[in-house]
Amino acid sequence: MIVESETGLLSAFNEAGVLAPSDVHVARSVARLSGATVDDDVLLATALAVRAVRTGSTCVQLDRIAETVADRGDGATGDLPWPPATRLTAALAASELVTGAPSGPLAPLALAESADGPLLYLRKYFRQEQSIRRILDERSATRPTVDAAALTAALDEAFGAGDDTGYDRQRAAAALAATSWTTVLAGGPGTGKTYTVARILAMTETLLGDDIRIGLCAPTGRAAAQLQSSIGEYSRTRRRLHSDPTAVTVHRLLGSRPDGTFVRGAGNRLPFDVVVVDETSMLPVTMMCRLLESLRADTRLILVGDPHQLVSVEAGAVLADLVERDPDETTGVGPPQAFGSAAALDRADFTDGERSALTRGVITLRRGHRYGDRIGDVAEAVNAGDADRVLDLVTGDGDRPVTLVDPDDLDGVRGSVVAWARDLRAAARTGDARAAVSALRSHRVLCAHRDGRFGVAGWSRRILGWTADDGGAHPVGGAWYAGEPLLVTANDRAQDVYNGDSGVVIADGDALAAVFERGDTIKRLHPSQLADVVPVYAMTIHRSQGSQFAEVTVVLPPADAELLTRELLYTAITRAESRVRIVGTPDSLRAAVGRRVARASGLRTRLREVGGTTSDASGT
Ligand SMILES: Nc1ncnc2c1ncn2[C@@H]1O[C@H](COP(=O)(O)OP(=O)(O)OP(=O)(O)O)[C@@H](O)[C@H]1O
Repeated sequence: MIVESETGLLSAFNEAGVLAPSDVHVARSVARLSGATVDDDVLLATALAVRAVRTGSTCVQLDRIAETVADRGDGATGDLPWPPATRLTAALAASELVTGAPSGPLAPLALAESADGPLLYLRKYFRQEQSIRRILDERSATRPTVDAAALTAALDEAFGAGDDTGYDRQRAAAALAATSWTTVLAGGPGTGKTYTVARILAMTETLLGDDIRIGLCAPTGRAAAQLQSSIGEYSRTRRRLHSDPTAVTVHRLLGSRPDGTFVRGAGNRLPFDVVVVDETSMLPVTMMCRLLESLRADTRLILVGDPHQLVSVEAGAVLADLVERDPDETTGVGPPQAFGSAAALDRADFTDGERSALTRGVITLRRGHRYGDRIGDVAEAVNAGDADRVLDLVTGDGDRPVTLVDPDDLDGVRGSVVAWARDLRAAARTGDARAAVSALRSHRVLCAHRDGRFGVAGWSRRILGWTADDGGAHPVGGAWYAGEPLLVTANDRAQDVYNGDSGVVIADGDALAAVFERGDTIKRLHPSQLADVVPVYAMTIHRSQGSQFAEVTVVLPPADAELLTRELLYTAITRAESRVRIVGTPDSLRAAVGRRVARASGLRTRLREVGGTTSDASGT
């Protein structure tokens, strides 16, 4: 959309589709409120900083703006009058928006030098990053005192003898968590992150006493419910956790108020000895900052997640930043001898890079415990950006776990979808809840977009047509039928169902019920108890995060679709346990592997503020 009243540089960038009207309006009001005189270059830079946050970054990399915008496919960027980075940087360094106006200290922008060149921030995000950096540095300046023999005994108790099929990174992760104030536990799906967290909690109770307080949380209600179910199952069936922790959303843990403020913060810290955050990749920078500010210095923090997955829709990719932080730029003391002996480091298979990451509290689990290694091979090639290898793995004859399907030849996909719907109906009509949820998770179609021919809407229509031809139900007027797959679209704590949960309608005597799988149990609800549900024949890859299906069909949009990224493809592929069909052309697959979610941030390297007003902003 075009802002009619706009002229000059802003107008050109708005008309080209680089700046949205909101970027222009916010930049104008930032300039007006500060009372500063602002030239065209500075105004453009301000609008680009607003745009950066809108597109998920915390800052603009000033010497890469044109490339970043072009990478995203935003508008026609080639002919635009991009000001050179040196001119922009000089104008910003002298601008009152950065230095503060004589009339007052209000400086809505922050400019910093970094290894990635000059970075421009809206000051709020600069402060948040600085706060995260400072707290993490303070936390890594010391380590908890742990007795080596006690640690080894606690690990033996929590992990048992092991299966002796290689070095046990899960045990090493627990040893790291015992000897660090902050631990990042990374790994792909099914590498046993949750399995390890349960044992870390058991080990911590052994080391610190049964009366410790544990905070469990995740960015979404659904991820919190899943964490609760896994830890609850461990506590019920393997070893009772005396602290009996309850998982909640990060918002709830911090006591979010309706006005957007939080009960918890630097002046009112969380009471826990251990805090675990699951699915940390989805945590935006604002929440990470608030969480860190709310922790006592002697609380062990364990951040769990898969840094290759899609990130939060809000600004920031903090988990990936922490995993990829420049080792030369971080401070802190290395792991103590207790870690080395308890983790049997002398027998470890860590690379040099991984050993250096250990000193920053970062450990990555690599061995898949859930799906065939061959899906893992494709996922790894996607992460490595190796499109040739990905294409090699997914094309050609033979039984391949991941295959590329020609969009004009959908017979195989149709066969799978029809069989899925048939199994679902058969189980649902007999009222067999367990068989129905198992049929439900046997297959899922995932799309990048919600709307359009390649999106959820188009594919849902197509699938309904296929299943109707096969004798499936024609849903009439929104009435439920046995065998209908459902998707929950809003959190409902009272019923313990969350946005993104899927369930299925089954016969329940003469009536119908909706059933949902919750760990090893099944939740049964009457239709009247469910407010926000829709039928689900296909879902977006974003929504599928945290779910697993036996087979997955991934529909790729055309190669030039902005949403089509490596992270999106990786997330989609790794939803499957045994088989993936990718519907798309070799071109769209190459485009997906080649395009990364580019999120600029200053967290990976040291920063030096330029012309700023804050005394704590040196980044040292
Ligand atoms: N060391 C192990 N020995 C036996 N089974 C294991 C081990 N580690 C994990 N598993 C099993 O593998 C499966 C996947 O583990 P888990 O759910 O902890 O993985 P995850 O990394 O949390 O996956 P996701 O990110 O998809 O939630 C579970 O059934 C778990 O019990």
